[in-house]
Amino acid sequence: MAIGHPLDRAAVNDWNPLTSLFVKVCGLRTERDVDTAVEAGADAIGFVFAESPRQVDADTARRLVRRVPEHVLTVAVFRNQSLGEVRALSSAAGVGAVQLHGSEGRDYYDILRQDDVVLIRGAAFREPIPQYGDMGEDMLLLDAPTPGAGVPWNWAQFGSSTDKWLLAGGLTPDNVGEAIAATKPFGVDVSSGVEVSRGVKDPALITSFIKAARAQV
Ligand SMILES: O=C(O)c1ccccc1N[C@@H]1O[C@H](COP(=O)(O)O)[C@@H](O)[C@H]1O
Repeated sequence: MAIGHPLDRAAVNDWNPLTSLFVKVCGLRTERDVDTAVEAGADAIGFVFAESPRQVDADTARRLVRRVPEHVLTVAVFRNQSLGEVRALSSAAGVGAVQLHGSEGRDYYDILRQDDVVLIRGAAFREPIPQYGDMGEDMLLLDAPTPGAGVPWNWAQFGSSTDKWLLAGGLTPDNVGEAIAATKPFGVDVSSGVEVSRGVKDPALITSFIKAARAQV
């Protein structure tokens, strides 16, 4: 994505993963970590509104979102919250994308689509294997059963797919290269693997993760 162009739904649809892997860093809570992720070349930055040690309130998210250039997608992450809460918080924060990580139904996606945000569906990898597009999402994120726990799943089981899917769950600067080589995802997402303790990011790990992921493409 050329600097200065907004990363909106059209840009996501036109994205060519063969030339650029989509890299998301999630659970950011401080200016330092947001600036580090942007400078290191993240394509998306996530703010967690779900119950989590990484949870932020709308004011904090809004302040952080304002620092992010428009070529980087800002993502609000929810899990089993009401549609009213999802819409109110994502609109107050001013994000460009919503990630639903629970058992939200198709009605959430249909209504949020009208808010003109990029829609990311977070789903655990299990049988039946979640299929890209089943909820009308723009990207499918395949994760471990407990999101944000830093526990890897058996990525190789998934094989690979040309769909717009993000690999997540227990990724680190040390294993992301191997995980990309095994699954050839559209993109990757990380939270715990760039932290020194739960909820506390390490700028050096953020930078190493993005560098290691980009080295594969
Ligand atoms: O990070 C959280 O606490 C969280 C809470 C609720 C829903 C999603 C959450 N995070 C997402 O979890 C994955 C993987 O995280 P990890 O790298 O294994 O720690 C990531 O996609 C986050 O978006």
